[in-house]
Amino acid sequence: MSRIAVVHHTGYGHTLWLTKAVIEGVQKVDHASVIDVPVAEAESRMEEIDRADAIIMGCPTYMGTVSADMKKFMELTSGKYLEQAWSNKIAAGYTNSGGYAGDKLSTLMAMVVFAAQHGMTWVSLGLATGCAARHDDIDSARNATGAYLGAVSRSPVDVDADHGLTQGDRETGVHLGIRVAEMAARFIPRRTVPA
Ligand SMILES: Cc1cc2nc3c(=O)[nH]c(=O)nc-3n(C[C@H](O)[C@H](O)[C@H](O)COP(=O)(O)O)c2cc1C
Repeated sequence: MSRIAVVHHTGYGHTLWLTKAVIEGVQKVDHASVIDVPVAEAESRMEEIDRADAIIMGCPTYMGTVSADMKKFMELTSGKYLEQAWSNKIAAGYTNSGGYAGDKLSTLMAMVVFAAQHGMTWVSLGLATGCAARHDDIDSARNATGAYLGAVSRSPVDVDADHGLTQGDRETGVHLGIRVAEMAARFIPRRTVPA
């Protein structure tokens, strides 16, 4: 059984849709269990995160990077960084923003650097864009805007959070959840040389 922690934040509810899609993906994989951690609970549930084989981070893009709540979670883990306690865990990430690009790459980059500081192994999206080579509809295409470090979605800022995601963005989130759970099953760390 592999344990996949999904540590996530939403300020206004939009990113929660992508979180639900990622969790749905993890749940599709045999022998994978989800540890669902809203970032506000991360400090009190850190032992559960410690036991995870993979950590998927998800948050909105605010001012071109991770939201402050996600950054707070990252900084909470600095003691674990010193011990490299999360070394060899798998990491992955996703983000939602108002703009099609929205500087979401910068958010994913912040997550990648965080994962690397911990010695974690980053899992990319592993999905070609549905829109570059074909005339797919942007709402139905997976990876519609062509992001490769993680799953990204867009929600116009003037729609309610219950508007939900496009079909393509939702399927992209599900894809990431499946991919991380499958990678974790292959990658349960077996250290052969002492650190
Ligand atoms: C403080 C703040 C900063 C934002 N910065 C960006 C940004 O840099 N790029 C962008 O495309 N959208 C930006 N937005 C829009 C949000 O990314 C968008 O509304 C998103 O759906 C919010 O997710 P949430 O409902 O999960 O909080 C920002 C919104 C807020 C409140």
